[in-house]
Amino acid sequence: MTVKDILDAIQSPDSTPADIAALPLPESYRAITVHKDETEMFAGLETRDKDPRKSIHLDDVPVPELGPGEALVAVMASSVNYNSVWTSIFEPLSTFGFLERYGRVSDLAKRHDLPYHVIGSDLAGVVLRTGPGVNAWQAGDEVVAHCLSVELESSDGHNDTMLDPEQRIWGFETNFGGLAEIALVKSNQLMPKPDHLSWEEAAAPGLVNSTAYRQLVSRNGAGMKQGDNVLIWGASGGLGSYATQFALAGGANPICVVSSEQKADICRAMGADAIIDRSAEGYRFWKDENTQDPKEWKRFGKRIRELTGGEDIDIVFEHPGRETFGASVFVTRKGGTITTCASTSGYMHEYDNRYLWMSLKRIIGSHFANYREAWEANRLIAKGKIHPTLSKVYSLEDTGQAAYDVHRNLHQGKVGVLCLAPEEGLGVRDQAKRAQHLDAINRFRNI
Ligand SMILES: C/C=C/C(=O)SCCNC(=O)CCNC(=O)[C@H](O)C(C)(C)COP(=O)(O)OP(=O)(O)OC[C@H]1O[C@@H](n2cnc3c(N)ncnc32)[C@H](O)[C@@H]1OP(=O)(O)O
Ligand SMILES: NC(=O)C1=CN([C@@H]2O[C@H](COP(=O)(O)OP(=O)(O)OC[C@H]3O[C@@H](n4cnc5c(N)ncnc54)[C@H](OP(=O)(O)O)[C@@H]3O)[C@@H](O)[C@H]2O)C=CC1
Repeated sequence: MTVKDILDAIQSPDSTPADIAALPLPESYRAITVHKDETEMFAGLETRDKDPRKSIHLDDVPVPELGPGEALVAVMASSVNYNSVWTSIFEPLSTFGFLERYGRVSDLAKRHDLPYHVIGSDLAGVVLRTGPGVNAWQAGDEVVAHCLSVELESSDGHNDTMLDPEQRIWGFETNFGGLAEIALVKSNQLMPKPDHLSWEEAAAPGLVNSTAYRQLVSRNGAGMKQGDNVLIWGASGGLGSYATQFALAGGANPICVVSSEQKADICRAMGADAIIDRSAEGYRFWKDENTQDPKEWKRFGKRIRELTGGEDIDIVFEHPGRETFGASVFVTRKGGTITTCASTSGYMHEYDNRYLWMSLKRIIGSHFANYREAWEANRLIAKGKIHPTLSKVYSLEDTGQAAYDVHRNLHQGKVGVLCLAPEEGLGVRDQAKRAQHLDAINRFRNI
């Protein structure tokens, strides 16, 4: 039995769930990996000079043993997230430390502690096998997987699964991720694949859509409401392209920050009209490496007021981090919220705390999404209320280049990867629903 036989069975219109369940598993599968013995390969280089094309490999790896509550999924398509860029440049830490720590949790978790790390935190595919105790899913189900892996043995996470002390991001802090022909997930990561989307479109939103949903919409995040002015950094990027859609769909007023006219056009096409081109307007929030320039914060705030008719920002959707955080805190209105999930440009932030406490602003840390939030975010995709922002699609062999593009900010929206799917456009089950949303689904394609 080879992976090719699995693909043939999935693609055959005559296959039944029983046929898929009866397929013997192959011994190995092709997977995107980084190697433990290469974690020092970029030592001494600047972050931007660390090249994912050098550290990302396509290897044949053994199929992992299937445990209770788990599922093996034949991955038709996946997508590149920035966490795979971090893994591939071994910043801020090598992810092998996460795998070692996970390996200490239990005998079963030891499977994850290997000298290679199969990465990737999104997938769309078909369930191949389920482990003991899995009843809600069966072989043959067409699924997407969110990337929250939890053990739930402690009460800390029982109200909000993101608060589990053993909370991990699948394919980043666990092994056997989605940039591969087969992936291992916990069955409660599985969700129905939106039936109007192709495999690669369905695999694109997962991680960033769920994250933006918690960070901006959920009461665990900013709890956005109608009419809010929402400042969205990187509004046409991975997270930002979903935050912009949530703001528009929720009756808020997105103020989109981008770095080119082309990206401004994408935001206009999504329906936004308040757009700031940070490159054209040349903001320099830092005079030098250690000194910020409050005059630039004020110039930025003045521009926001021009776009809003004099109003300030209710919610800042933050992720660039060090470079922008001082400005983000400054431009937020009295009582407003800065919600942050990342620090792409540096995690040691600096801001003037007087503007925070005197104006009663709050900073909220947000990370991925709990089970329910991920489910709700996927439901919005399935209902055609929020759309994938897939721009370019790569083959599994070219994942290194795809990650390089994301690292160098050369991409738009989300970048997809075909795993088992032999070509783009396959897997659509509801053509009528698709036709209703076709323009929105294709908005980011090939730009
Ligand atoms: C969904 C997609 C998401 C993304 O893309 S996010 C972007 C990518 N992700 C990242 O960049 C994050 C990568 N992760 C990290 O950088 C690290 O992962 C963290 C900094 C988040 C945490 O590092 P850690 O090694 O877990 O923590 P420590 O603080 O460096 O060390 C832990 C030790 O510190 C002790 N400790 C913790 N809290 C306290 C306390 N309050 N008082 C005293 N000690 C404390 C612990 O017990 C333990 O100790 P002991 O080393 O002996 O085991
Ligand atoms: N904690 C969590 O759960 C999650 C965290 N993340 C993290 O969020 C970050 C962004 O992820 P994602 O949106 O997918 O990445 P993308 O690269 O797709 O988008 C980020 C956008 O941010 C803008 N940007 C980048 N650097 C700067 C800067 N120095 N100043 C201002 N804007 C900047 C760029 O837009 P432009 O050039 O147009 O301004 C870019 O398109 C990453 O660090 C990632 O690891 C992502 C998902 C989940």
